[in-house]
Amino acid sequence: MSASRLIRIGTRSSPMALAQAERVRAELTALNPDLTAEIVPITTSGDRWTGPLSALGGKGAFTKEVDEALLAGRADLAVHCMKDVPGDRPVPAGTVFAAYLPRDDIRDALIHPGGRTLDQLPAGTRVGTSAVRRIAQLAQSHPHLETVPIRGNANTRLARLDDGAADALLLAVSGLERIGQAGRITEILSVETMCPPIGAGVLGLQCREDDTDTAQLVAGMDDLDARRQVTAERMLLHVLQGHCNSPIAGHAHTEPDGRLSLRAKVFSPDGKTVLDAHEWGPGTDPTTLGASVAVALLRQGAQDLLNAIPH
Ligand SMILES: NCc1[nH]cc(CCC(=O)O)c1CC(=O)O
Repeated sequence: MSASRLIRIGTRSSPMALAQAERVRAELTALNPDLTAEIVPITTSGDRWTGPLSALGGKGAFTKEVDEALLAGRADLAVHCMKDVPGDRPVPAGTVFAAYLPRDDIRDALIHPGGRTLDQLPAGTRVGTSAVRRIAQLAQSHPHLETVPIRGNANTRLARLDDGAADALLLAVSGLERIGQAGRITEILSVETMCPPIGAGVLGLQCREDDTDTAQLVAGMDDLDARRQVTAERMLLHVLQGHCNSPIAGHAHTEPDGRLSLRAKVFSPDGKTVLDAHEWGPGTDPTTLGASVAVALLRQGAQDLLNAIPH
């Protein structure tokens, strides 16, 4: 690669996405001092739309325009929250995830201005979230709490909490840390209480398949554990044909002996039915593990639950 190479990093234009892109830009230029990297902010339909994501065709709403900029040559590298990359369709033809950064915290956090924990919230407390995964689990574990739909980026949601649109919020720890708002966290919820979404906490670096220069440039940032975990989780999502409105949760982690653990759940929207599967497999074969856990959930009746949810 020529020493004066410019890398254009495409990203959503939310504060969290821009902070993520800046982290990649800083790491890339630290690893390659002669490299110039600039950020190309792209507003997506998911950022503009304030209604339910399902009306936009799901999570592709947060990635479509960034993918288009990559393929059109207006950007060389796209930074995505893997949690936001649709699991019911392949990555856009002609692109590849060349690196996954080391996984950040996968847990969800409660933000309550009065400092109460989830168990201390009185009946009728309005918890702001639009995520079916969070709504279903809250309905199961804390049926006395209400949920109110709140969309928008993390900063917008915090502002709406401050304006009284809800009494409390559920947001990802990793997202709050990235925007410098971890100080707002009242309680970090265990994965037992609130199982995370597929791909939580992982940033994926996507480039054009034929752009070997850029792929080689970011290869050194790839974290093998994160790659294996995301691969297992996304294989599960693919087999289940999960989409943004699917009440699916799950997380893989790497055991000290190198084996991969994958636990995943599928919920009825009211949280009254919870399917749960947990298996281990060799870290070198994450796709088989992902498929096996998905089949275990299908054998418990996951397809009926998922078919009941509109895309
Ligand atoms: N579209 C929302 C979104 N996408 C990724 C994250 C969290 C960061 C991550 O999981 O990488 C968030 C915010 C949230 O769920 O609170």
